[in-house]
Amino acid sequence: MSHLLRKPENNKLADGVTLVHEVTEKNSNLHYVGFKVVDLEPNSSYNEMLTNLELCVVALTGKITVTDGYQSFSDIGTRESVFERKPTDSVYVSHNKKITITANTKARVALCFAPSDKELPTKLIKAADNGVEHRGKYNNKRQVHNILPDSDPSANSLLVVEVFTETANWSSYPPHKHDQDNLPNESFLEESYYHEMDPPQGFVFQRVYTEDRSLDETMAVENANVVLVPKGYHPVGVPDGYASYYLNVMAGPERIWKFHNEKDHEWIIDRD
Ligand SMILES: O=C(O)C[C@@H](O)[C@H](O)C(=O)CO
Repeated sequence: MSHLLRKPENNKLADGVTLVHEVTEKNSNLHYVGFKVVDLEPNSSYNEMLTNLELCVVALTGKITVTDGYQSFSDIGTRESVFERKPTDSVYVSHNKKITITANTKARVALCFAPSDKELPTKLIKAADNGVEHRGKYNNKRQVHNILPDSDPSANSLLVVEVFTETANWSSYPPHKHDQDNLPNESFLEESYYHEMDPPQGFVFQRVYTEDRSLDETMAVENANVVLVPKGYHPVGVPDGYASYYLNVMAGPERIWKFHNEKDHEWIIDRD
């Protein structure tokens, strides 16, 4: 299996608390992006001490209450399945805080981390605050929910976005990359993909490859898998009959999403 593909670990931490994924600097080749997925049964809680990291808590499914010790956001989250295709609520928390997430219903929660050295206010990012975009045409159609885009100064380095790709369509396509710290032309951002499929027995294909092909991995990605993109192009292809959801976390030295399309495939965008 590719070193970029992570299957659910399903590590039971306590009664009602399961760590589905844990991507950290220690167990991956990522230095900016950290990512966890936690499943919570009703009334169970998960704690996290944020030392040098900022965090965006995304209520993927179910209802949760998030507190940073000072402020509390109760009963947030808007959906029972990500495939309801509506935005959800999230909470941004700066470093040096201890957060507690308590489930009001059965819930799946994503924790998106990035390095931080400037304290910023804790903030509820309401579903209604997500910028919703419809991108692409022909078989390149996807719906994007911008949770923490680079136009929103609420975070130090975190960028968070969720993407729905229709059946038999492609996204993160034409292939683009952001692996050069060379602004204003391109930014360096690592990225993680947390994938789900509808119906859940589906799979998608994701290729991660660099310009010189020294990295070139094509992965069959199943429900609840995570793909790590330390660098390179990272397109996703969705087979007929299945819809795709993914949550992206990006972070790097500068909080700007400036990508470079692979020249050979840029014509895809320019079709009438
Ligand atoms: O528009 C899309 O297809 C989504 C991608 O932009 C995705 O969020 C990504 O690859 C970000 O670099």
